[in-house]
Amino acid sequence: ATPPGSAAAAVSASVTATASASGGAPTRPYERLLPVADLSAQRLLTADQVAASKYRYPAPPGGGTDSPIDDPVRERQVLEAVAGQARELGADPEATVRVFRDQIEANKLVQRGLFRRWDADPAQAPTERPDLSKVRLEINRINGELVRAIADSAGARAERSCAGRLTAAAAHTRHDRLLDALHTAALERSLRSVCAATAGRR
Ligand SMILES: O=C(O)C(=O)C[C@]1(C(=O)O)C=C[C@@H](O)C=C1
Repeated sequence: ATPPGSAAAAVSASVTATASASGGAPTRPYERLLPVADLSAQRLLTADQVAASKYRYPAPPGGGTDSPIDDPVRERQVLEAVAGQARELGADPEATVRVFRDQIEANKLVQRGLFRRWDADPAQAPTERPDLSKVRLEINRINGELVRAIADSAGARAERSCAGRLTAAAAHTRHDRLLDALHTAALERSLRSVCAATAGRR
């Protein structure tokens, strides 16, 4: 019995639109940030496979050499792909790329940490070499989901309380994913720019 075109009808239409955009529930910022933290952890867990694919293996004669951890060509491909995906979603490609630069740095932190661990204790070193191209397919899949989580969390990332909520989301993720100290430090590194939507503003 609300006359169409009345102020009440306009309010009720906008409430309906908001509710359906967020799956029927009001938008809860923590629930928007949690997938960003969880997907970042999933991405970091792939670093173990990447490192294993690059670590030297004893090869006759005299043993093998490591492949470089840094692959600037692949990094550019990742950043271009995620910028394109963000644009397709109508999201901010620059903010997305900022977050992914940190994701890549964090991935390298894990790889370097594992190389050190395996050098110090060869008994922990991997015995099988994963196929890097297969691991990258998994990374691509996570990248796509993470681009969407970054897009879906635009509001939450712009709020003043983002940093506190993100810290809570990272702590939850750390326990949920059973992260060790190396992966926990890398998770923190990977999330550095997530709340930076408000960086430089007060
Ligand atoms: O794909 C690789 O070779 C990785 O090491 C992963 C990754 C990434 O995080 O996407 C990290 C470092 C490389 O420079 C390129 C890409």
